[in-house]
Amino acid sequence: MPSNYRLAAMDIQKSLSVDLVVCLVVGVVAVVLVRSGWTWWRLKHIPGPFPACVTNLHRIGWVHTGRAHLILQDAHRKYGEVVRIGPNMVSFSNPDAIPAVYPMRPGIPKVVDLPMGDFYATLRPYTRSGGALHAVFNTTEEDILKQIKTPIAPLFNISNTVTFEPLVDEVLECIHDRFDQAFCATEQVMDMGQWLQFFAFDVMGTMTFSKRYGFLDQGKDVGGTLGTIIDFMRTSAPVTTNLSLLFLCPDRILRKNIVADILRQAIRPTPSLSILSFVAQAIKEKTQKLETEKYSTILNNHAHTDFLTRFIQLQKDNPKIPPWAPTAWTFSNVIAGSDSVGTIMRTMLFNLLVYPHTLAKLRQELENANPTRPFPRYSEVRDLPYLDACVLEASRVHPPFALPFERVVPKGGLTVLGHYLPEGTVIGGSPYVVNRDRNTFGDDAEFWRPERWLEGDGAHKRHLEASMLTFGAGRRVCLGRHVGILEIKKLLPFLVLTYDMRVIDKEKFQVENSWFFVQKGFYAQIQKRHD
Ligand code: HEM
Repeated sequence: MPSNYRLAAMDIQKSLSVDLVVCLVVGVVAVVLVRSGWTWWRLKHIPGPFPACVTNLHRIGWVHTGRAHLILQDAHRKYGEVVRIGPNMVSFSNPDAIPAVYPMRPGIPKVVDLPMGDFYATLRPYTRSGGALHAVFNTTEEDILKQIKTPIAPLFNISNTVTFEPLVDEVLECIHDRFDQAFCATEQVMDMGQWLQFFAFDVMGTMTFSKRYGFLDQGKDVGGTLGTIIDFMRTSAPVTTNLSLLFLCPDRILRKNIVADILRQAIRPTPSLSILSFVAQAIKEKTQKLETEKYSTILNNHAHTDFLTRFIQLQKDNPKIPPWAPTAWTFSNVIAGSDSVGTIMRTMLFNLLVYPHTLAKLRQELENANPTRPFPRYSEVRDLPYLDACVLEASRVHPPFALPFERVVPKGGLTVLGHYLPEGTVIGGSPYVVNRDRNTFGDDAEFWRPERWLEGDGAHKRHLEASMLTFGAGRRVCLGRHVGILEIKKLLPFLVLTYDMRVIDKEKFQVENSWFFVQKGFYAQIQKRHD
């Protein structure tokens, strides 16, 4: 039997532990309330839906629906051009804000490691040995950006871009053969959207490693790579929104630590890891090849020098460049440069087929230019005005990335469209919403009308281009946009001049926004055109 003294001691201990738990709970609730009150107060002058004052949970819900772009557009219709969409997050819809939020100078950075995680960190692939990989696209750190962006920037300028044209031609030959053999002869219904995706990936593979992934050759998603990239984006998109009430970083807890990684790999391999493995293998093979051949011989054969050869050479020439840089550069090409281009190709072809008068105009313009057949040279089509207008309109109506591009307001605050935002506020514009601003693009901004780019003078066109967010803007504007446009202006003229194409059941065409703005259901029949 315990003595009275011991019983009393146990009672005291029990009540102390209860008190401790109560104190802890009260403490946490108090901190949450004070913090929520403070965040609400900081941005109370910015209109927005009520839940946005206290939590980001509703935004995760938006992303889950795959319709975040439409919900955000509605929020702007209801609350105006500057809307609070999270406790610390503000969205704008008027393109006039672009120069303030995305200036050319440094100082308004991509979100920097917030306590609850940040948008761009979510998009870094994770490996157990190397942690999260910074690439040009997803790094939020100025030092790393400078280290890995400066050396490769010249490779992506307009004049260098055209040196990749012969590599694009190789893949055009492949799609030409496949279309002629598999579809023209049989008039079989084809998943045109999927084939354009295959093309975009195989072109990027060829430009990057001189190697097609084999999607076009085999007519399928070899190894499930395309599916896994979409999966990666689908699972990343909801965790890009930081959960301010829970004091947790879902990305770090669920995806970026050893335990989570082991568990996930056991169930299903991480898509980004399989891409990284592919990249690692390609780098190994290329390095071996370069060791046996002379660099100078390869580099002198400029017409067929792929990105990876140039990346390895850059790193070899400059020991200050970190050894992991070629991996980061190559990964950027694959992730940032394939799906995006495929999306614009699909948007352009789908709309041309659904609005045949625009297809007829484009075909007429191309025929009048009398370019090389079957693959027009870039120099022959690059400056054709209607082709250019169609590419711009496709980029406008369906931007491949469609959540706001987040930036952090620096010390001293920032005034956006007349609204003062204090230091630390996250601000961003969604290209889907900004590209549809009626004051800028007209009352028919929702619709496909390439002519809007040809009305008015050169200054008007430049103004419209600067009002579009498809390629981002300012200091972190897309590095590879000229490469992407080269690919689009090579493929589309070839298709339009070579084939008669017909959409099968346009209602089947569907879109889903999970940061990557994906499309499916673009079926078509094609026949060879006879001059
Ligand atoms: C043509 C379709 C493309 C579209 C619509 C597109 C869109 C974008 C956007 C919106 C950004 C900036 C996002 C932000 O501010 O967070 C970006 C950045 C970037 N893109 Fe693209 N992209 C395309 C093609 C490409 C290609 C083909 C490549 C590579 C070959 C590429 C490489 C990059 C890189 C490296 C960055 C990061 C630049 C930096 O942060 O300084 N992109 N892209």
